[in-house]
Amino acid sequence: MKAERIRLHHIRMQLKQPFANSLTTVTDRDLILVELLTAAGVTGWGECVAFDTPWYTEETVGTAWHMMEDVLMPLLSDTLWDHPDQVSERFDAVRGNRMAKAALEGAVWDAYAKEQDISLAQALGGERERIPAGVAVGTNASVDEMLRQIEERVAEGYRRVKVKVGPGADVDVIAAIRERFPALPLMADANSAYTLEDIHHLKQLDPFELMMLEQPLAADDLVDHARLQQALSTPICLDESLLSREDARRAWELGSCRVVNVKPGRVGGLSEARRIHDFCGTRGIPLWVGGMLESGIARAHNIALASLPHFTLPGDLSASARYWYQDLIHPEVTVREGFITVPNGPGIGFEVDVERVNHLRVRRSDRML
Ligand SMILES: O=C(O)CCC(=O)C1=CC=C[C@@H](O)[C@@H]1C(=O)O
Ligand SMILES: [Mg+2]
Repeated sequence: MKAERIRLHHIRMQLKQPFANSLTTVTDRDLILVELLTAAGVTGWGECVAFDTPWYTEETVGTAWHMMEDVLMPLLSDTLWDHPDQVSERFDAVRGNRMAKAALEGAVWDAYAKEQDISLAQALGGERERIPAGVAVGTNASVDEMLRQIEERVAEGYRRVKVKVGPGADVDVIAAIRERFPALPLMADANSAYTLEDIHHLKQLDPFELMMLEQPLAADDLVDHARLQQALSTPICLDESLLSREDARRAWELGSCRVVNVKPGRVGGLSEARRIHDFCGTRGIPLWVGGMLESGIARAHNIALASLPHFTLPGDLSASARYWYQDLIHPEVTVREGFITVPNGPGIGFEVDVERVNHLRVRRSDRML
């Protein structure tokens, strides 16, 4: 496969409702879409999930744009690729910038699968025909509003609900949710809002039998996570702390977590995501695919990834209509009886609505490689 031309589209999509967590509130979602054209006339799509400011990781839309245009895209030219894994190996020469790498590598994966005339799920080694849908509920001004939203999601059929927690909105919120939904598969995500000083406070979550507590402590602190995990019966899941398979191995060996969240953008792409999947599979570590408030394009990549056999838990994989008035893909992602069907058409298996992309675009670049 040879990449011949790449168009980048910086788009802005308004969320149906603002999404709040312990660090920020997202109202408009800026994303960079990668449209990659191959010498064989195939188009592959990727999506950069960096936010417009560096609150989740260091990367932003601005840094990713620069990295893609000036550093990473030149590494794709003049090469005949046999397999997308080679792209991630080539990108290893560049440190960090994983969301920028993942966006380009994702477009290569889509184009590769299309050239082979197989689905992305099949190209990755996926086995499931449908995957369980999970949903995230942001922090809200009132517990009543949160309960109302959870009720709505449960009625829509979601198989597990994740809520955002942080100091001042944690134990009481979880207690209220548990009282109303005693058997709901429920988890909480803190986005690094606590320190080890909160150990006794966090122990109060144990009786509520959460599926897991996601990223309670700092992103770079595996040691304190190990201490916290020793004190808690609630399994800890790491998100921001895990940027690679090696990070997952270290965290596991230190006892810093009992569950792993994989986001292709956070770990540098689908190839590395698959390496983490394989590692977790050999150790029996529960694993799921995280979400990044992405459009249907990155969601399609995530759905394909989640069809691999060792993704044992429902991910942050919800319907297009959860966040968007209108998604960028046809058909939109839907949830039926709590499941999302893995498409079996070539590549991501969804058509990209180019008119909609043009409508939402705020910046564009178009380059021959
Ligand atoms: O896309 C989804 O449905 C999941 C949204 C979500 O929980 C997150 C998206 C992006 C950053 C965080 O706030 C959070 C997470 O940490 O997992
Ligand atoms: Mg998280």
